[in-house]
Amino acid sequence: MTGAHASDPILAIAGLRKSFGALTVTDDVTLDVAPGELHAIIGPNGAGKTTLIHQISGMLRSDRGKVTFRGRDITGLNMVERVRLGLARSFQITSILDGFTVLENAAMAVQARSGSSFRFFRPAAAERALNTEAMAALAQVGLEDRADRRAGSLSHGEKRQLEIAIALATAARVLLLDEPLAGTGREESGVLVDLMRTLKSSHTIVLIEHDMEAVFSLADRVSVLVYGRLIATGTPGAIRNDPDVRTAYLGEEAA
Ligand SMILES: Nc1ncnc2c1ncn2[C@@H]1O[C@H](COP(=O)(O)OP(=O)(O)OP(=O)(O)O)[C@@H](O)[C@H]1O
Repeated sequence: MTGAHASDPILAIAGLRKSFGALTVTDDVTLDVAPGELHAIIGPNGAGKTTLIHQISGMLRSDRGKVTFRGRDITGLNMVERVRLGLARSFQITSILDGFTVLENAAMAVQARSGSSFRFFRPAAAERALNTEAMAALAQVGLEDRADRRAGSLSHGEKRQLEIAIALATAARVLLLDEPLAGTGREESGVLVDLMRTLKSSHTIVLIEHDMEAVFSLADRVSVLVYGRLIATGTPGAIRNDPDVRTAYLGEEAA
């Protein structure tokens, strides 16, 4: 995407840090995400990527640093408050409620945003308005024909699609996607990569992903996290050729 970097960031994180006991997992992480950008965060196992997403989404409180979303300091807000402002994380696969239908799972996300309650145990499917919005989110990810199926009966790849639908159902402006391709087969990951490519035109996306082929084909910019610190941010081409990145990460992958 050209020109995006010149505009004000939709999401800015500055000096974020998180420690668990003596282990500092993210350390002084600063990065900007431009409106409409797909910004990938890559790094070796245990680098702190998921922790960083938790800090951005509000699931974890940071020890230090600031998160600004659409010009507003949201550092003190919890996850539900951030979702209502339009910052949504794709929930982990385990948070899909297998016993509910695909539609009910999406409808509960609509309900979470609309603010009446965040009670996952109450089936929201009775509400027509919720269902209409939930169906729209399912249609965006190509799951509308699965709406009445139990979520537990979906294939692994379809569950990943449902996670994205759940994030979309919150009417998010920015989607935080944590390893959407993990555990998927070639065909399933192809569907998800196509889906992310489509979502790029309507959403700003922060993507954590180990699949480098997907990252380099989708991302506008890539940031590299190693031992909790960002060592580089740049275009896919610049990152691929960065000697420090190759030593710290990509070289290791190729080895
Ligand atoms: N709640 C916690 N308590 C203690 N340590 C934690 C906690 N959460 C994460 N860690 C540790 O923080 C480090 C970074 O974990 P994190 O999951 O953020 O890394 P990651 O980059 O997402 O890794 P992966 O690519 O393997 O998913 C790991 O050493 C992990 O064991």
